[in-house]
Amino acid sequence: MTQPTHAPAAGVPAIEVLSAQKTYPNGTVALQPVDLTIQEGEFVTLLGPSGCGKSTLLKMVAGLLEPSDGRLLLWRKPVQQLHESTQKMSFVFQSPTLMPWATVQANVRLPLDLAKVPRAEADARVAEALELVGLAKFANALPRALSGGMQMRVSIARGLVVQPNLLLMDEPFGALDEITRHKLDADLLELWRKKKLTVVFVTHSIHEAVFLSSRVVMMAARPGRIVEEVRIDEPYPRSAEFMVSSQFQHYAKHLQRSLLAASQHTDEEHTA
Ligand SMILES: Nc1ncnc2c1ncn2[C@@H]1O[C@H](COP(=O)(O)OP(=O)(O)OP(=O)(O)O)[C@@H](O)[C@H]1O
Repeated sequence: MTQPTHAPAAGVPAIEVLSAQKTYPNGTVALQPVDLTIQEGEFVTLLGPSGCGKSTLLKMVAGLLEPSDGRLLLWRKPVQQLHESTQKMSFVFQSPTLMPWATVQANVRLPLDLAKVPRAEADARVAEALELVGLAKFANALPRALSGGMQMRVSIARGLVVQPNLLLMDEPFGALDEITRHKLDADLLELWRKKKLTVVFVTHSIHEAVFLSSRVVMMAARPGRIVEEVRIDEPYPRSAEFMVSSQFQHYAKHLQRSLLAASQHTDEEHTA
């Protein structure tokens, strides 16, 4: 039996957001200066009302967007220098964005093909990634033959195939039904533990945030900012039982109030 464990204690910072701020070229201040440190092995969720800058923050961590001011470090180095280190990052988007004409296997192999990884090694890594997401039997299927949940698993396998230490996920299960979403949440937690990943996960769902996270970062909008950080100090593995426990309700209630306050702030400022 797996021993219940708490999230890894503070150690090496995987991510340091240092007074990072973002103003888009049209003048929208998407993020006020934000400070956030995420330790290696944490599962951190960004939660907050629409437009509070969750995706903007995640994309800056990924190096997909430049901050207008401030700095972002991954393992103590600027994001742009990540390719020089042994650490690797993957980004999983909300939509699976698969190539419809290519098999599941070919879709998952894409990052390795782009990195010119030799075919035999690439195929072995694709097989491992498909095994991890429970799709080994569908290697030769085309995306259209798969359900929405399975397509999302392919997208996650494509993220895992580069053997990342850091997984950035922008509302990956937002478009799925509740049951599929919960199944994928549970599988993701398993992967996080097994592969000792650091995960930053964006969601609108309080329940998903409480179930998954070792820490929830609550944000508010206009301008986007961090308003609260809540540690979910509950042991892993977390089962479906956890979701009906009084501790779960306690965290969910707290975050519900906090989200309401963050949204009211946003609305008042928006209508002012
Ligand atoms: N390319 C862009 N140009 C101008 N403004 C943008 C751009 N991308 C996002 N914004 C604005 O920046 C703010 C933050 O957007 P962002 O997508 O980061 O928020 P979010 O919290 O992820 O929202 P949602 O939950 O709706 O996905 C919003 O006001 C949004 O309209």
